[in-house]
This record gives sequence, C-alpha cells and structure tokens, in this order.
Amino acid sequence: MSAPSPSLEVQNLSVFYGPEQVLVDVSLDIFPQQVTALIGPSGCGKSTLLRCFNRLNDLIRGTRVVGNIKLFGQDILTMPSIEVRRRVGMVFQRPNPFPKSIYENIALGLRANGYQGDIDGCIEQSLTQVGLWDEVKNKLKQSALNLSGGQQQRLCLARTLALQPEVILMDEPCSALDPVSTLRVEELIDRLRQHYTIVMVTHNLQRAARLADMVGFMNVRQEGQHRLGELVEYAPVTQVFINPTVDATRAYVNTELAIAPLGQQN
Ligand SMILES: Nc1ncnc2c1ncn2[C@@H]1O[C@H](COP(=O)(O)OP(=O)(O)OP(=O)(O)O)[C@@H](O)[C@H]1O
Repeated sequence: MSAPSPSLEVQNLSVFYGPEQVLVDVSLDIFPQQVTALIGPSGCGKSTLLRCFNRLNDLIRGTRVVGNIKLFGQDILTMPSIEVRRRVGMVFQRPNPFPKSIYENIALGLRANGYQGDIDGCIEQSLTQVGLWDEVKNKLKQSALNLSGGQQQRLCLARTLALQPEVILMDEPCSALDPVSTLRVEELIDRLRQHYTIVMVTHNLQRAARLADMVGFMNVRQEGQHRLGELVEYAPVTQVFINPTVDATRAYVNTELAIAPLGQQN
C-alpha cells in the first residue's frame, strides 16, 4: 500500500523577526488523519512554526519567511491568505470567542467566507461535532463569554470546524483548561483525527504521548548572540519517547519526564 500524500510539505523553512533569525532550515512532511505534536523548550520556535502553516506570521510586522510550504501540493506562501486561513484553521491556548452570541461566533466566519448554505444547520452540526449542542441549543443568542472556559474552547473549535478546514492547528489547546475540560478536548482531538490533519504545540509530554502519531522535537542552538530554533528529530511518537535517535531528544524527554513523570501530568 502506498503512503498517503502529505497534507503539509515543509522544505527548508527559515523565519526572521526583523533582523533576528528564529527558525533555521526546518523540513518535515505532515500527514492527514494524524496528530502531529511539536515539543521542545521555551523559545525554540514551536509557535512560530505553527503560525507559518496558516500565514499568521504575516500579521507580525517585519516577519520574513523563507522556504516552501505546500498544502496538498499548493504553495501556501503565494496563496491568498484568506484561503489559507479557511483551509488551515487555528485554535489558541486561551479560548478567544468573539464578545458576541454563541450563534454569531460561528455565523460570522461563515458569512465572512461567503457561505451560501444553511447557516443554522451548519451551526448545529459544528456544535454537535464538539459535543456542545445539547449544552447550548437553548441559549444560542446568549453571549459566548458566559460559557465556561472549556465550553468556550469547544466553541472556538466549532467555529473552526464550521469552515470545513483541511488542517487544524492547536497551540497548547488545553493548558488554560481545568482537568475535566482538558479530558473532553483531548477526547475531541482524538476523534477529529479521523477526518483532519491536526498539528499541535504542547509542553505537556503526556498529552503528546496520549494523542500524537508523530512528534517533532525542536531545540535552540546558540550561535554567538543568536538563538536559533531548529527541528532536531521528527519521528513516530514511540520512537521519540522510548528510543530517540538524537541525544538531545533523549535528554529533553528524560528531563521533562523526571520533573513530571508520565501518569502524573495533567
Ligand atoms: N512577534 C515577535 N517578534 C519578535 N520575536 C518574536 C516574536 N514572537 C516570537 N519571537 C521570538 O522568536 C523565538 C521563538 O518564539 P516562539 O514563541 O515561536 O517559541 P516557542 O517554542 O513557541 O516558545 P514557548 O514554548 O515559550 O511558547 C523566541 O526567541 C521569541 O522571543
């Protein structure tokens, strides 16, 4: 059986904030129906890399991205950014619903993208997908800000799913949530993998071990005054956690797990 085509092909990607280079020569292929987790110490460029996948770095003045990123074979660096952001959705660390009704949180994005179908039906479907429909169906006109943090995060995911993305990016999606909400969002991610490509940044190695198919370990290389982020090892989850091929990966994983052993992280 031939391997599936990658959803995202990243080749020789470097990122600069003004004169400072923060990512060096990152290459990796990310596959559909998989969760890919990016791990590594603070400041190694995980969020920067994630933001390249939906061109959010374009919004940061002075950012320069060099290299190639293809989304199902199409160059995303030359695609209209609105198309990239519809096809590659993103969920952030802190739930960020609009200060509007639950209904409008989803309807706004649909209208902005010229959706011509049944908006009510689409809202019901996406809220059902995230397990929120029964909880909110009688208060769709109420402010999304009245929902709990975990409900807000699922609403943000529903808002993303309503646009039928091909790839979903998640930057620490559970770190601001309580343990019960975390479990619900993790179960949701596990289910969503069947239909989407999911790329997730996490500091929580247990979360990566529970959810990821592939893991990318990123690290910082100090060169004089400069701190350069690089992708050190990219491999199936069991290899990264049990038998990494690079010493730096082993050192990071062992240190993190010594601080918070598997089974004791939330
Ligand atoms: N908007 C920005 N302008 C300038 N430098 C930035 C900007 N955003 C990030 N950086 C720098 O780029 C480097 C990588 O940051 P990034 O947030 O991508 O790392 P990270 O691995 O996601 O970190 P963390 O795990 O702490 O969230 C850091 O040195 C950071 O200070």
